[in-house]
Amino acid sequence: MKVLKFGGTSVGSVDSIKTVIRILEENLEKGERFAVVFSAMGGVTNRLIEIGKMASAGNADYVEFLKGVEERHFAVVRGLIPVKNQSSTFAAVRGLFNELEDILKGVSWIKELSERTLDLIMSFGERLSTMVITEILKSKGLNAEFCDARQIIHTNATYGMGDVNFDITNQQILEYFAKTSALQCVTGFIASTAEGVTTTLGRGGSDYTASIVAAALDARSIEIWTDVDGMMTADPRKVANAFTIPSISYAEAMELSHFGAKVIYPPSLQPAFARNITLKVLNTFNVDFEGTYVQKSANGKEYAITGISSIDEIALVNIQGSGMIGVAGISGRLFTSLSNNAISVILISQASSEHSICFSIDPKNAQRASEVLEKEFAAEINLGHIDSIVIEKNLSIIAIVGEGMKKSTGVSGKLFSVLGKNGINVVATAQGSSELNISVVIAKSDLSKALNSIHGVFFQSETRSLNLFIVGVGLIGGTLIEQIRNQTKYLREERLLNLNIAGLSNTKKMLLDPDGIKPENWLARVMDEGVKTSLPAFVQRMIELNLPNSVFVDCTSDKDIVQYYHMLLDASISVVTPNKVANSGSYSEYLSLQRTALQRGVKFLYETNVGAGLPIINTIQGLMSSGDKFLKIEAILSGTLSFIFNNFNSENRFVDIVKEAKAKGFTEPDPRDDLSGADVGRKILILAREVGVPLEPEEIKIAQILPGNCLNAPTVDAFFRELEISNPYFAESQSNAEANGMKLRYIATLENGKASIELKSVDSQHPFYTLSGSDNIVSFTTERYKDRPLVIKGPGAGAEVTASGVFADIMSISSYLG
Ligand SMILES: NC(=O)c1ccc[n+]([C@@H]2O[C@H](COP(=O)([O-])OP(=O)(O)OC[C@H]3O[C@@H](n4cnc5c(N)ncnc54)[C@H](O)[C@@H]3O)[C@@H](O)[C@H]2O)c1
Ligand SMILES: N[C@@H](CCO)C(=O)O
Ligand code: NA
Repeated sequence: MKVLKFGGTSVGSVDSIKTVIRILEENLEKGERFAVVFSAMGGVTNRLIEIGKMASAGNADYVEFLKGVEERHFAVVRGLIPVKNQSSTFAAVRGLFNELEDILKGVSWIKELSERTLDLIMSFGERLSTMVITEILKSKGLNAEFCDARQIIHTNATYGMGDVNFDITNQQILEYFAKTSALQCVTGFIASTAEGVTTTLGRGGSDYTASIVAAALDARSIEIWTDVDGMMTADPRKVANAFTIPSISYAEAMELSHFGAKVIYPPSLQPAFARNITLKVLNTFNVDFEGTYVQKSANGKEYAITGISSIDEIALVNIQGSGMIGVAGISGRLFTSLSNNAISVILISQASSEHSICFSIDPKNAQRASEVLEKEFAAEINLGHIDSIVIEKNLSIIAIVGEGMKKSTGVSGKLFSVLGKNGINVVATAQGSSELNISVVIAKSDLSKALNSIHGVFFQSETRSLNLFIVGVGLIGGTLIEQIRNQTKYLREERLLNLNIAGLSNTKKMLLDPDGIKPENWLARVMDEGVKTSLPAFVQRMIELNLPNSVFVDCTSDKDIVQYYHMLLDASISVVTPNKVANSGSYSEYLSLQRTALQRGVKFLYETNVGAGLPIINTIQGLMSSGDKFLKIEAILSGTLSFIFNNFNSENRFVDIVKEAKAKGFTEPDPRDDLSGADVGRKILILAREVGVPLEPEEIKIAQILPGNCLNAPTVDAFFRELEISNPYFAESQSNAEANGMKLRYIATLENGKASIELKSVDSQHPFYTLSGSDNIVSFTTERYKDRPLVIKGPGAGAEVTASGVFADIMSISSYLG
């Protein structure tokens, strides 16, 4: 024996009822006996309540509304019963509406709508839907019978939520089903008193009917047919990656539904749970889908938690005071006074200091709660034993739920850590000793971000997303997007990571799209759909979007961008950049960015500031963290200058080599930043700061290699013309060095707290002699690397190596976020 139940949307239209009939036919073919419970057609119950209220208010428009309800049932008859059999069903529907019209006429005369009358009015919804569907089945020659639940389910006279008398009800159901072998089509939601007065079963009513019938008949299972794919790991409207939970325990279902999962209302399934009847939640609109099994204990769990639920809007009440410490009875009085005023408490938290108690309630009760408590504790407040009562609003609750928590450690650690890493402040928290649920109270504005990031870490086997916001799509930015494009498949399949480009900006247009901009067609989309570029607007929009795992990637050489880094880090958004501007301004600026990132628990990564993709900054940070001391740094830090001096010889001209370096993507947007030593100056400054030497930009001693005419040219083009003129000057230095078997090297040095940069001639014994291409080389002499310095060498400029360094920083954030 089993019991099927179809909800309002399942019986809401001709099309959906067709599917219902097919499901019933298939079940009949299988031969196992079953009963079926129907809700009213979707929306009808609410409509009937509205109609009842209109009638009692003397608003005659209810007549029209009623016609609409009648027409919906007629349409089903017309659509699903053959013409020759229609008239009797039409008559039966009309008959019920006649009865209902009389009742409503009475209501409109006496202008009063009692709970008792409202139950009667509502009962027509289930009676109509069930009767019509029974007639459809009969017209197909099936052995079906209409079963008015008022004959079998008896309650007391609490209208709106009748209390079932199980002794009588169980007996009546057994007797009723023993008398017939026909398929019983049972009206959901409704019942009657022993005297035959119509009642209803309250919230989750039709599920309750199915559960009562199944329990009485000791059924094997109940199938709840609804309009979603079973119970999901989280609300799919808020978490796009939510998926169906295949198997869940009664207790878990209970916890999840308490926090707003509307699919089933477990309290109404209690009678079935008490008899260990398995429940299946299935989708009428996706018949072949497995759905969710709800059982006494859930089958093999893949994840540490089963699901996440939330309440969008709560208010938090905090009552505190030194007079509460060690005083018995405060919480008793507190909760009794709330209960006496019908204020339901959703979550309670009290720290062991007993200095304060905080609890959350529905915000619409907040004002009343405050009045009730101020009255209850008036004496204590007067004496100063209790401070006044504080209510915070615009908060939400998230609960992670699962029996698996009992066995595994680290669940709460994971929860709080993901919240922390995403900059989400936890206002209050509660965990019961059943270890079935951990709840946190957070700002409402963080709800979606929190749900998505929590879902991401707990349901690991699903792909996680990192949301990238990239500004500056020149050489490095463009190459980065290309690299992301080529890695998308690998990262998705091997790392379960989705790099979602949620925002892009070049100098003309910007586009933010949380659903992602594909690297394949980013330019067309940004140019078509984007708006005029504005860095402040870009940053503001990013912060408003408040997406989890957001990373800002600055691939510009913009000089004014630092202020935005502050705003972003403050909003708990990580920053990755090859742009040296922020780290090479004032030392206080540098320090404050480091501190903000640390405070907010986010990352500020800039490995490519020095030596492009070479692991220079990471190496320093590793040595510093582990306690090494830097004695000396000697380095060639310009890819451009390295390339120039590796290739400049008596056979070619300086200006041509510079042009080649620019064409190869080694130079800064203005090559004078390289040739003037400014770029190297910034880099040695950054290295100095990384090793703990707090230098200011003007303290770096830079020996100029460019003559004044080149340095002062008004434009890049003019600079190249001046460089032509100065060719003999460069040729001379070069030939002097060559004549002595030496090579020219532009070397940065940090020693004894002082930094300088000079063009030096080095002989073949010098470790910097043998370089080629755009090689950078850095030599660290430290306390641990004293006799033989630690040397890092390799290409230190260029699109691919720089973009891949930026990419590596992005990946390290993804590992940090877990
Ligand atoms: N080229 C290299 O080898 C290398 C190596 C390490 C670091 N870097 C650094 O990487 C950064 C980018 O270098 P690049 O070679 O790609 O330069 P680029 O000139 O090719 O690209 C920078 C892009 O940013 C755009 N831009 C500037 N300000 C902007 C703003 N406010 N909003 C939107 N777009 C803006 C520019 O129009 C340009 O398209 C620079 O900071 C550079 O110092 C470059
Ligand atoms: N222009 C820079 C790029 C790397 O920062 C260089 O030549 O080294
Ligand atoms: Na680097």
